[in-house]
Amino acid sequence: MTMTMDTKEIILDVKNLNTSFVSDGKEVRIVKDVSFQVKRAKTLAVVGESGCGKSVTMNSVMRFLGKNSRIKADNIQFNEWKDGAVVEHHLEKIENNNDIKLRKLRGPGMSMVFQDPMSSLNPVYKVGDQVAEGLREHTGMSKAEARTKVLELFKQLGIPDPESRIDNYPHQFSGGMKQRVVIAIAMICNPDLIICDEPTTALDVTIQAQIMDLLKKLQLVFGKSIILITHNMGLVAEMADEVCVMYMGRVVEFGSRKAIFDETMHPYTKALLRSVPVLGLADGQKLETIPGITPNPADLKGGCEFADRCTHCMEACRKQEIPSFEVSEGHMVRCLLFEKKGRAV
Ligand SMILES: Nc1ncnc2c1ncn2[C@@H]1O[C@H](COP(=O)(O)OP(=O)(O)OP(=O)(O)O)[C@@H](O)[C@H]1O
Repeated sequence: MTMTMDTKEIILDVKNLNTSFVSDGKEVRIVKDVSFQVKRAKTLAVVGESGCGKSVTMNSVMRFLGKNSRIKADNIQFNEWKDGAVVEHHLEKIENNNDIKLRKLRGPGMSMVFQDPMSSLNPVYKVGDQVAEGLREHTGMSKAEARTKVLELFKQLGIPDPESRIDNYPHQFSGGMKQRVVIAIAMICNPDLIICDEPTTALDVTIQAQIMDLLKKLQLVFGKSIILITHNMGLVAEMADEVCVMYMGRVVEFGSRKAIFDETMHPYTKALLRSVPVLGLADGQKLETIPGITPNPADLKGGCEFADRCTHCMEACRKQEIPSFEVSEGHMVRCLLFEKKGRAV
């Protein structure tokens, strides 16, 4: 991506992120030259079929990956807004997942809401204590002060009867309420950037809508930036300012919500939009499946990863790594069909 960066406007700038995993002595590339930017107080949705590397990308930024991972990037820049000025953090330079600088940022700078509330909560601790833990670690606050903060947040998040619920254990909460606790854990240190990895898949539709409304409200009131990883294109249409479409570890298209929905370019994005119900289009929208199967990352031969499933595939698509072309300002597409329409970036 060639956009010049305004550190006030851009909260996270990722350039050429590559992540691979080593197993049985073999290194498999999972995330390939991924670049994207997240604007302050805006929502970036990251979409793509299961296994395309959405979670690995975000876990690479947060450094939540295990010892068998190799992370390299030209830039992973987090621009913290502190006392009226921007402080730049270059996370690509950090070598250790437990680096003190990183630990200081996780929580107050950026935090993650995980897919499954069950696995993020510890069954043997009271929910209030689990939420307070991060706050106490980062601020050294007393137990009583932290409890007051947790109560405030529970109220904001619409957890009923917080004074008694704060001392409950996770199993005493419903799925939707558990998810709110997980959001509380992510929010308690007041992060500027919240990464939500499918925060609502385990929930029924009404609760999903409530949780999403809640996130949107936090964004409007407190200027939070959000990265939303999701399969739900309806949610993307409703929530996203910008959309990053991934296929087999690559960003194949990136643009504003309007660009992605109304000026769709990449054959994969087109197929993806035809394969899922989109709110507003749902009536009378004919759903199609994307032909073929997602290849195994270890079996890829080079060239465009989507070639075998693409109806527009040309000989050249299999012969080279496909560059990304900027077809209009901020709208990037990684496809040779647009070689003449855009500028390689
Ligand atoms: N620790 C790991 N070791 C080896 N391979 C991994 C590891 N974690 C993830 N992968 C592989 O990386 C690929 C991308 O996984 P990832 O979870 O990022 O996909 P995703 O797009 O988030 O999928 P979903 O939408 O299902 O969550 C998959 O092929 C997965 O098997």
